[in-house]
Amino acid sequence: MSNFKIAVCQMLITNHKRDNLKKAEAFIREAAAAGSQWVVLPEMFNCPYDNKYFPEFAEAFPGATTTLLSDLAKELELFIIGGSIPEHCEDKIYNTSFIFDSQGRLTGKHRKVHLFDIDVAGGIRFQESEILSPGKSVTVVKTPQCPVGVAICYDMRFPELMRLMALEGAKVIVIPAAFNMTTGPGHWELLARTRALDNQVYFVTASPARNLEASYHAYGHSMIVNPWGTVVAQADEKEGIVYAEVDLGLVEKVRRELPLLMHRREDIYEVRKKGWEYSI
Ligand SMILES: NC(=O)CC(=O)C(=O)O
Repeated sequence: MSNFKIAVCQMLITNHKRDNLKKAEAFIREAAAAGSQWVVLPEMFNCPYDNKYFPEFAEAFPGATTTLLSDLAKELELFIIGGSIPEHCEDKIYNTSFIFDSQGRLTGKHRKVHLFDIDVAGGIRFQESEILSPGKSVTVVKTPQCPVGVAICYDMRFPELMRLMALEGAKVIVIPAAFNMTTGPGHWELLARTRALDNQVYFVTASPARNLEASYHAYGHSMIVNPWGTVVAQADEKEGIVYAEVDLGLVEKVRRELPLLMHRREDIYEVRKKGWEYSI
């Protein structure tokens, strides 16, 4: 099959986990009813994006959030890229995306590799590493449609990681993310379109909706960019679902007509992973 429908749920996230889970469930059901085969949720969809909430909202796997996603994936026969949640494992907390196939099985997991530690004068300071630990996998998951690369937010700024996913076979790269009002306006669309072009993939970003009552104001603008770099669907800052048809034939066509991946000069330079941790 070369075409399938993807839904990106731009949810408004509150301080109440139960409400966030109810909202995620409602959006997933709506996306399924609209005929989507893949559904994507935003970064930290069960928890406000703020270091002070991560320990309280964190869950070990399996927990309430991942069980809900697994049950919905099975019931609705969907592939769910479960945004991310604070994951508690041993004595650490990770920013983790859990991925479920249409039988509700955990088929992949990505822990944010690059932690968001920035300090922009007059803008935003955020230090994820004060609370979170980094992951160490390049995550590419098999699906009935095509391999999909999954990484989280700040990870998308690192072209080497994105390229490795394309080299591992990803035709679609999905990024649950939460850019903000300092970096979002200048960088979000530029990065998404650039990564789509670099790697000749569909590039899908899933943000929370902007909640002005929260300490962190997400940029929103979840989007789906095709391998030619064209934005095929985009939200504004408000809550809602954006849909697009993914045409894998277009990935093949762009790669055939403009063979960037084949024209790489590995005799001069190389991008390679050091070690490998399987993603689940
Ligand atoms: N929140 C992030 O991880 C990244 C981000 O907002 C940015 O890179 O800008």
